[in-house]
Amino acid sequence: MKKPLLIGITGGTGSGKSTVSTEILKSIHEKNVAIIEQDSYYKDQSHLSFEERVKTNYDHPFAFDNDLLIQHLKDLLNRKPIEKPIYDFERHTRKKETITVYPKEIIILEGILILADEEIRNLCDIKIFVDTDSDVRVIRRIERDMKERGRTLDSVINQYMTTVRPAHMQFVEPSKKHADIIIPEGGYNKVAIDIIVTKINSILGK
Ligand SMILES: Nc1ncnc2c1ncn2[C@@H]1O[C@H](COP(=O)(O)OP(=O)(O)O)[C@@H](O)[C@H]1O
Ligand SMILES: Nc1ccn([C@@H]2O[C@H](COP(=O)(O)O)[C@@H](O)[C@H]2O)c(=O)n1
Repeated sequence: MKKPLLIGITGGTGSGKSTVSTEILKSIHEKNVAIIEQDSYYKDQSHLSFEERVKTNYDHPFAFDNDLLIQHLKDLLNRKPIEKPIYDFERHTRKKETITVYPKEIIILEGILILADEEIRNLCDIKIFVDTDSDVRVIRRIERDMKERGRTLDSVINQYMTTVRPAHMQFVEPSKKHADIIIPEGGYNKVAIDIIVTKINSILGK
């Protein structure tokens, strides 16, 4: 039996990674695709106080439980279901519940540090970098974090300047060199999405 195809989608915060994943999903039958967000694999911090959790650098590779992520990717590639963690961005820790993800022909993995990690990127069959200017990304981030992640403007700006931006320059931007495809402006780049969907369909034999 053929191994499932793993597509890694990376790029800075707010670049449009989730949007690209969702656009791909819209064009391919849902029964063939599983989406795994690297964000779901932020380390559990339930043993820390809220004040301590806030101090974590969430843009450094140490913030992620990549061992669990890699184990889950290998399980899905071996056609075994996984229990994907659920992350709570307001409490900065994992929820108790998990989501069962069943193996599919296509697995999309999206997150800021997918191509920065050698073991993860070596598992990926197609490596995509969503490339969006930092001014656009930061505006999107402010809107999203205030609306959806319970943050204040001050906290978003402070986090961006102290950890998000330096880690982006140290880890995310250099990982672009590992990409097979670079998508400018991300989510609504219809031509790029069509090319990826055509490739996936050819692999699915359609
Ligand atoms: N090309 C685009 N044009 C306008 N808005 C976009 C575009 N791509 C994404 N967005 C919006 O920007 C925000 C961040 O996009 P998202 O895909 O969640 O980024 P990421 O997953 O990289 O953090 C979302 O509100 C999304 O709707
Ligand atoms: N408790 C947390 C965990 C992560 N973040 C930020 O999320 C960003 C990655 O998610 P994207 O959807 O934006 O790619 C990352 O830049 C972390 O700073 C957070 O703020 N709080």
